[in-house]
Amino acid sequence: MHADRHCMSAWTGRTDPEADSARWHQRIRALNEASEPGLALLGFACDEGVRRNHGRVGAAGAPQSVRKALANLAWHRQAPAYDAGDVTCEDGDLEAAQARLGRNVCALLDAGHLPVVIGGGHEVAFGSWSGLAEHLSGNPAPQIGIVNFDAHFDLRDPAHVHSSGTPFAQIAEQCAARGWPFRYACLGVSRASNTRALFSRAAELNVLVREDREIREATLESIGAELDAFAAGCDALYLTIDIDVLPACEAPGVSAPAARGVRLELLEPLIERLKASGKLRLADLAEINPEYDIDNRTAKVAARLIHLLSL
Ligand SMILES: N=CN[C@@H](CCC(=O)O)C(=O)O
Ligand SMILES: [Mn+2]
Ligand SMILES: [Mn+2]
Repeated sequence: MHADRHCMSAWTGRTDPEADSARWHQRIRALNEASEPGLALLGFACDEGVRRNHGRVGAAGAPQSVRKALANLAWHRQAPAYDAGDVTCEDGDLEAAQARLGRNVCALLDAGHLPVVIGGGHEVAFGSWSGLAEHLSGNPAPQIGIVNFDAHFDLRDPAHVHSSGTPFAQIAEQCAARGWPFRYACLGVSRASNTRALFSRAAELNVLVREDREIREATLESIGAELDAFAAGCDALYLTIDIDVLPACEAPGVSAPAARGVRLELLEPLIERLKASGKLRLADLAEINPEYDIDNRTAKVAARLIHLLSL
């Protein structure tokens, strides 16, 4: 696993002459085996799940566009941050790419890093989770909590095809096969964009669901408390942010833009609350599609979320 010249070429930007003015491009380093624990960015340059799900492709370009947006943000960290390069999907072999991603995420976790994976379509989630599962597989039944901010459940029946619409159903199957609990919270769901079958599957799987319209200034505290309770029942948290949870005006560069969405100003405090649990072991961002972005708005919002996770 290494960041090649292509990945590292994204890390350029403004350099201020005064002291204490560092930005990400001046601090981030290519990961190597001796790197002390830190935040490790890993790209999943993959469109195959979105293609299989009949969405508009382009998410494979997201890791590089998010690196470029993050490069110029101000550096406020004490601990290091690394670029671990990209996992790519060759010849449409999504399953092999997800397996490679899983192995790399597991290696980062074993080395003590906080992996932050930049997708790719939401098929990134199956690879990310597989890495955390592998890392924790010494425990008899690890309680992994998945918190997904998304307009969609991504619980489509994986018997038909594995895609960006199936990762959490695939994870549920894996958990069942291993005798592990499946703990899944999906926040920001649009009733208009998810079928009755998907709501039924979510109910069967005991998913903690909060719809987009339920997440408001006035409910933020109670939803935050629900997330605290969810986190308390878990050993480790995996946070996955599908950027299409945001309104299309805040995140136009996605495969399936949200007519309503949940604004960044409501999302951020919930993410901060999850971080405060101390149980966050892994995060990823999915569905950013630079081909449909406007003035890098979506890449910037993704970069800001990584920045938030880094504080
Ligand atoms: N990653 C998931 N995407 C959505 C796509 C919905 C759409 O294209 O409208 C899903 O499968 O539900
Ligand atoms: Mn999704
Ligand atoms: Mn979505």
